[in-house]
Amino acid sequence: MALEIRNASVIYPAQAGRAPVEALSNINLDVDEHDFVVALGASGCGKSTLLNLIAGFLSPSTGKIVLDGSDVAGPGADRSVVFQKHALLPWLNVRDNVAFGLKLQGKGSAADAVADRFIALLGLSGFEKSPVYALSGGMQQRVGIARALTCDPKILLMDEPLGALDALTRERAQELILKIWKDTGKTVFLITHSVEEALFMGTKLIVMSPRPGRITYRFDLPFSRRFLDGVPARQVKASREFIELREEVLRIIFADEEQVA
Ligand SMILES: Nc1ncnc2c1ncn2[C@@H]1O[C@H](COP(=O)(O)OP(=O)(O)OP(=O)(O)O)[C@@H](O)[C@H]1O
Repeated sequence: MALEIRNASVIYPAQAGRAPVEALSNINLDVDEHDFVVALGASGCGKSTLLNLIAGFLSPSTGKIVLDGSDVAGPGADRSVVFQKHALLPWLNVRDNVAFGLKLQGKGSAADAVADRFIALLGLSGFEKSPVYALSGGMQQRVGIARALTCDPKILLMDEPLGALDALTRERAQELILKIWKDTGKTVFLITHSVEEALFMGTKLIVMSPRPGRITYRFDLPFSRRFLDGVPARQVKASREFIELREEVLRIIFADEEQVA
């Protein structure tokens, strides 16, 4: 799997007497198989617009998005999206929610078995028949991730998936997502507002700036691999290297926030 974004820009047309918005300007990004790319940046810098381009929900005004040699021309089963609001179907139980995408693709006979495998991977065994409204927020978000994984996407796109969780649940979910990333070998593109989450989870970090939205900094990150090699998460996050980079990235983002304010 290789994703290439070449000179992509997005201009939202003028609305209600306002000027057009250059949400993304000249974005270039290479994502290799099994990369875990994290996008971070001040509000309005175009993170969701970039995710929507990769998902195919939006077409670039200029430039192109290429996935495995083919231009992205719309949404497809090779890309799954997990949103902050998980968009589960409240009248269905956990298994039926997780199997939903496969059944839509006409793979009904195998769907339940595949769903149960991902339900187990996300630590939800025993809840297959529970209605989703009866689950905690953290469990519902895990159902959403299981559902996205059942379709076996080439790339998993996540827009602030853990933003609504309390601090402890969020840390546990970060660790779980990293273990699943390792086990499944998926390629991940994740948006977050948390600098600590970005540094801990990503293998590649892009920092974006607004007006127009563009990539201003890129970092290769070693921290998730250290955690997966057995170093406890808190120890990784408390290391001097992690804290120094966290402060550097925070300075970049605060400078952008002040310019916008
Ligand atoms: N449909 C739209 N029409 C017009 N402008 C839009 C539209 N969607 C987003 N924008 C504008 O484009 C810019 C980028 O928005 P986007 O939501 O991609 O940023 P973001 O970095 O994801 O923001 P946040 O962190 O607040 O979610 C912002 O100025 C936003 O107001």
